[in-house]
Amino acid sequence: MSEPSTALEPIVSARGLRKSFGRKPILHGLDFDIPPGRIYGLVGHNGAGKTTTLNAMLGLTSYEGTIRVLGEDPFARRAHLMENVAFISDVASLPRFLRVRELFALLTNIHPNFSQEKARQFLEGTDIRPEMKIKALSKGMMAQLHLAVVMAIDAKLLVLDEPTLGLDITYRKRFYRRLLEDYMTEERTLIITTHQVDEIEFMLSDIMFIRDGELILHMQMETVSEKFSQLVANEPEAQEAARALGPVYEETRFGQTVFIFDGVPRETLEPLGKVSTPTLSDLFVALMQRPTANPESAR
Ligand SMILES: Nc1ncnc2c1ncn2[C@@H]1O[C@H](COP(=O)(O)OP(=O)(O)OP(=O)(O)O)[C@@H](O)[C@H]1O
Repeated sequence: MSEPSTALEPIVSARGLRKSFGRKPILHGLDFDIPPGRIYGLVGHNGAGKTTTLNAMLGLTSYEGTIRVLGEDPFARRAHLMENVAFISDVASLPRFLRVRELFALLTNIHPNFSQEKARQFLEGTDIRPEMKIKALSKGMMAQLHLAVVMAIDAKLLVLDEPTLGLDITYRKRFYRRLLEDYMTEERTLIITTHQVDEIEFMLSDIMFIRDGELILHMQMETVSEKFSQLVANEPEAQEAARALGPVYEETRFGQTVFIFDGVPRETLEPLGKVSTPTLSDLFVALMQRPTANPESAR
């Protein structure tokens, strides 16, 4: 077996990462390491703190605690770090007054790792042409152009905050496939946030769930499928037996009762009904509803 990736120098490392806006605490002391060559999904409700976490990594916001990206402090060394980091954040925008080819020329001049050739390749199959003015593009085309530009940067870390917002389903699927096939290598690390987690589940190597500024799950996808199980049980006796095993979640859907378990062996569950690995969106819903502090008194 190859060496576990956690033994490699992390691409991003956070210790006690905190952030408040005014008096409102947003991040409550996050600790994590992201090794190279991984594809991370960062998932959480609106306002959970995903963008704030990414902005801290990108040196776009101040913070307390420690964060290192490629071994450097992103806030202090932002300009230098950006040679090896590419990102799309929800606030980023393209210069609207330029034509597409002028944007490429500009980026060639300012970014040492930008390839015009690659950007053009990523635009194949879209309706975007080099002569078009950026301000004349539709919202979706603008997003396509943005993605093409970002993927044309030879970066060690690519951060995508809701990259496919406003894009149609055909393009979204094609984008994720190309990202996986044409962009990812063992030296590159990808961090994606999206609310459409089922669309990216197939490509993720690791998952982070963030709730109210706290990391409630940080796990390799392989471990997720070993640790968590979903059981669909129809008979009342089987449902009672399932409840006795301490599910982390229970829900009745279309007359069927669905349970999610953490760390209960599948052999124990199989006699009770149909067992599978929960999808990330089901697991997310289950874990988001679990009480954080003092579960005993919550009952
Ligand atoms: N510049 C700011 N000033 C004040 N509060 C802010 C600022 N930016 C973010 N916040 C607050 O911080 C919290 C976390 O916001 P953040 O954008 O990180 O959430 P998110 O998980 O990315 O949400 P979404 O899925 O909606 O994009 C929210 O309560 C938000 O209102």
